[in-house]
Amino acid sequence: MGRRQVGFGVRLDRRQQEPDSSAVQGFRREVCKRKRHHARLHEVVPAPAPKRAAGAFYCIAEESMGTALNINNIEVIYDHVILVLKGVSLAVPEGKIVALLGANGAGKSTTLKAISNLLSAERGDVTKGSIEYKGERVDRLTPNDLVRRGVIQVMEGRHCFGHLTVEENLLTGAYTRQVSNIQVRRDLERIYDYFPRLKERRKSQSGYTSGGEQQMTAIGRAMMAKPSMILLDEPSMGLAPQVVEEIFEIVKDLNRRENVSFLLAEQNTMVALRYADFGYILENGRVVMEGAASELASNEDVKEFYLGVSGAGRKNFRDMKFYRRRKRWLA
Ligand SMILES: Nc1ncnc2c1ncn2[C@@H]1O[C@H](COP(=O)(O)OP(=O)(O)OP(=O)(O)O)[C@@H](O)[C@H]1O
Repeated sequence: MGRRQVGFGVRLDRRQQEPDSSAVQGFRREVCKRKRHHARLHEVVPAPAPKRAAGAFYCIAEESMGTALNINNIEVIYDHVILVLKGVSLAVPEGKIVALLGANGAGKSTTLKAISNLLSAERGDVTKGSIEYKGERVDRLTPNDLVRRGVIQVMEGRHCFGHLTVEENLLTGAYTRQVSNIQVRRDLERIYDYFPRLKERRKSQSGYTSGGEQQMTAIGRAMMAKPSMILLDEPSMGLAPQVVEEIFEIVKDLNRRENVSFLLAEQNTMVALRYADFGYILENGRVVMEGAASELASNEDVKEFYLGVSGAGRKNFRDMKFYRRRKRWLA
């Protein structure tokens, strides 16, 4: 509770200093509303706010933007004993890009797999909480059903079919759709408009294409299923910075022109925040920070904890003691 109240103060101050978009103004209004609501809660009922209201952004996403995906206080356990997610709540507004950030092992991939119901293959289980897509519970659906509803995951490591050509990989994405071949060809050409590089390599065996081309193939294949939401896991993994930029540009373009919402798990905090609308930071299976992407990108704590840079410059080894103490305080 202490962290939340401090967090509100910090976010509100920063926001008051900066010019911004309507989304951020909406965010600001909601933070004020929520702050007043908190104050009232504490006057009348000293009990903590219900866990469902995980923070200010959760409220805006839910109340003012039209939420596509709503994850509500989920807990995930692997092998019946390994508790990995400890009450994660987040929301993806329709038509937005939301970044899910955090270091190795924070629980980003687990969150995405919990949404797309892929955990059972790894002896994982959602033991608490709920997941809603467009207002309906989806936590008990099969992965296939979820794909039919328009939610597709692009797994970490791309997972292209190495022995198939780029074009054959793309065509597998349309497998779940009941449409004519003519329509499929039309969609394929549309994908090639976004990914001209894939058109050039369409006859090449995927296993022999570059990491960036495989990532493009994986995203293009997901697009062939005509999704309304893509869960994109670590698109930057193992790619050169220039290729990462190229891929994020295409993601932004798909988001704008095709109105596909993205939940993007990334370790590359700064690139992700540059392209996302909102962000959540996960640590040890908990959301420790959330907010508009521009706010997070300029947040001193984010710079310090995830880039090793603070107002006083890059941190050295001796600063680590202070760093750990601050981190514990924030958590
Ligand atoms: N199948 C599994 N069985 C047991 N533990 C697992 C399993 N998969 C993941 N974990 C554990 O869950 C924690 C979160 O892993 P997860 O892959 O979700 O993190 P992440 O944030 O995506 O990290 P990375 O960026 O390295 O993929 C880690 O401690 C990991 O060891």
